[in-house]
Amino acid sequence: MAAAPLQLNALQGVEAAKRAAAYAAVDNHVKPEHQIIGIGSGSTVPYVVERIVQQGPKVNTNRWFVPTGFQSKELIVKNGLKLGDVDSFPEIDVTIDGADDVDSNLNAIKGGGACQLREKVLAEAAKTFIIVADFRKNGEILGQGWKQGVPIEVAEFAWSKVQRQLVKLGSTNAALRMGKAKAGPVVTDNGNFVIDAQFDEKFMKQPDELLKTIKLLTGVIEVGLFTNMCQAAYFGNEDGTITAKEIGGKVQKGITFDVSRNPIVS
Ligand SMILES: O=C[C@H](O)[C@H](O)[C@H](O)COP(=O)(O)O
Repeated sequence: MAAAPLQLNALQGVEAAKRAAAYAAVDNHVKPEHQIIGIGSGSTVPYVVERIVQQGPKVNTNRWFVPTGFQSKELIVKNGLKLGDVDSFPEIDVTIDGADDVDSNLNAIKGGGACQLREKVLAEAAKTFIIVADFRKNGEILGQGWKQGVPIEVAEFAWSKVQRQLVKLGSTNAALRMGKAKAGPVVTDNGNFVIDAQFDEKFMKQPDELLKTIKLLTGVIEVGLFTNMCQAAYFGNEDGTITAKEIGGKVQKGITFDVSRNPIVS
């Protein structure tokens, strides 16, 4: 007997497209044989978890889900999925995560929510790393769409020294990220500070070089530049369609996806 069509909340515009992008990413990359799944951060990721839950208890009972931070941990727990960690699962089958900006080679800026350290650990631990986001993140060169700079997690006592070094390296505006509704700086899930450092296009065209240079500054814990890690990215567009980009340059635009369709899990 065919399963009843899914009953979903009505969503409009880009939010509907983000859900479609997340569902397509899960259908294409989270297969029944995948047992260890990394769950990333950001506004598209709840739809990833929603689709995984729709795959049903039969596949999900044997799976472990590893979070990139507080948000994804809550998503895993609230959806009744099994919570794991990288200690127990240093190799992950697939990690799906959001992004702040993605270039034509699928390099990404991440860390707008200060999660970049754990996110990169889970991306690196994964056999397959997939990005889901909305069309505003779909660019050619990093920094063209995302103007807040590269998020850099730093040891709390070293931030001032690192900030000066970033300016010397060529950052146009390296600043300590301050909390909102909190006096003082943002403190990450790991107890560190974040510096947001803008660099001009000359640097952003070679994100791998910039990453290596920043990473060598003592006091830097992780840089929100994710280079040569992502295999595919799914973007929800304003018109409700999806754009899918794969490593190697294949781009598919105008993909339509019926979110009321049940996932095929066999
Ligand atoms: O630290 C946060 C992460 O890198 C997020 O994946 C990123 O900021 C995207 O978040 P959003 O989808 O909410 O724009």
